[in-house]
Amino acid sequence: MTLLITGGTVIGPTGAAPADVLVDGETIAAIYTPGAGPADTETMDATGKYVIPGGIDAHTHMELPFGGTFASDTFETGTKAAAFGGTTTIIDFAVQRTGEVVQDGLAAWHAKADGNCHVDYAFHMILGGVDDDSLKAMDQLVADEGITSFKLFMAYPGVFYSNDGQILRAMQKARDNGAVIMMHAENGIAIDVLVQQALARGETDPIHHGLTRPEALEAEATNRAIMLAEVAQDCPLYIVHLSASRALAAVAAARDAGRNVFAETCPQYLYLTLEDQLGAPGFEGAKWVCSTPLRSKHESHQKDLWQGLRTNDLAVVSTDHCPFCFKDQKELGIGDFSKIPNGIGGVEHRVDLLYQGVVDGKLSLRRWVETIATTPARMFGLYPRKGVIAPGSDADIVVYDPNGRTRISVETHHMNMDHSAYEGYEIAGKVDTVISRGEVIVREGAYHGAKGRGKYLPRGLSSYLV
Ligand SMILES: NC(=O)NCCC(=O)O
Ligand SMILES: [Zn+2]
Ligand SMILES: [Zn+2]
Repeated sequence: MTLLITGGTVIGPTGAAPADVLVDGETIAAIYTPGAGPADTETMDATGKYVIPGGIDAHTHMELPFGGTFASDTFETGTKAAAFGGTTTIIDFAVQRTGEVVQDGLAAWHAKADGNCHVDYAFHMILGGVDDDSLKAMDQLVADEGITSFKLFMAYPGVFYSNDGQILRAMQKARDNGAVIMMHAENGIAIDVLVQQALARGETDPIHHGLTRPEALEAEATNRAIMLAEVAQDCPLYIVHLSASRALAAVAAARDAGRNVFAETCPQYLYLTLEDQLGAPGFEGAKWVCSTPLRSKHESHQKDLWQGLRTNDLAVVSTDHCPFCFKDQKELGIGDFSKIPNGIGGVEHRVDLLYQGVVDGKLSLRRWVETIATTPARMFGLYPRKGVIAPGSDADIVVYDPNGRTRISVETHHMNMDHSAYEGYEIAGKVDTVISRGEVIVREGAYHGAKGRGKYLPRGLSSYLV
């Protein structure tokens, strides 16, 4: 079946231009100057709208076991919510728990996802224990499983934490097999000291989650990760959920030096703050407990992050979607902020929230599309199958209406959460139509897809390295 999307403005890495897009089956067949496409095919009128590649959220945690509970979105609910928000690919984190065989952790993740997803999906692998066996497993995952990126944690001692020696060994392995090391860069050992001291002083409210994770400890860990990657002969390093100015400065300096150092930020760090959300009265702030934490509005973090997105010191915007309901899940931390499960849900809102940056004059249309789709595809070995509107690419297409409006609310979202981190936010723009591998799955707010239609995507090596 063919479909000609007419009258829209197609946005890609080279900018925005009026064009008609021909979809044939699951892929994009051709791009035409307006009006030049075939006459004998079904059409979709995109006049006055943007035609962009389907979003790629490179950082999600469906059903993650964490903090004594599980992230509340399953692959089924989370990928459907993603579709509503214009995201047609997620890259989730399969988990090797400490002591577990890496391949067993991966098999468990396939068991959760396979047959349940509404959009296409791939996996990174979290290494919860770097040892001889897991280092060997890295080679096997890269060679046979299409998993070409591994997340390590400088935070969460006793859970996912790796020490510097383990990090260095994993980086050396990645340097040899071509994988990317993704780093949760916070000094978890120092944070744990601050947490114990705060609790001993009776400081138990959610805001102390943020106050015990100062940005200096994100900057320190980011610098350390960059230096360790240098010792590992410029192992490709990708800093996840970067939240703060000095961590960004470290990434920028490494990039200026020509290093393969990259970073993502997330919408929560661009819009939400320590004071206004994490510091909400009573236990309310628990909704916004995540790590790295929200930063102070009295410092320059948000301004610097937007600037980093403009200059490509921040290459990608992911959500770090890790939702927990307030009731019974976030409530596990009443009386002790350190027991609040860490995570914010947002997989449904990333495309809209970043488009607000275009409306506000902080991002160009081209950078909007690069940060939400094209660069994640290139960074994580999905390009050009995903992330671009070009002949031969998968027909993952979002028709975006700049004249529409989106109001974010728990009343209307599709994520399995009993609250919204962005309750009441108004976006001047709206996802109109979502096409995933040639199939219209969302049209004017109605869902037409199906559970199980999403395919696992084995990934190649990054095509983003310098
Ligand atoms: N970010 C967060 O708070 N939860 C998810 C786990 C992680 O990415 O560190
Ligand atoms: Zn993390
Ligand atoms: Zn995460």
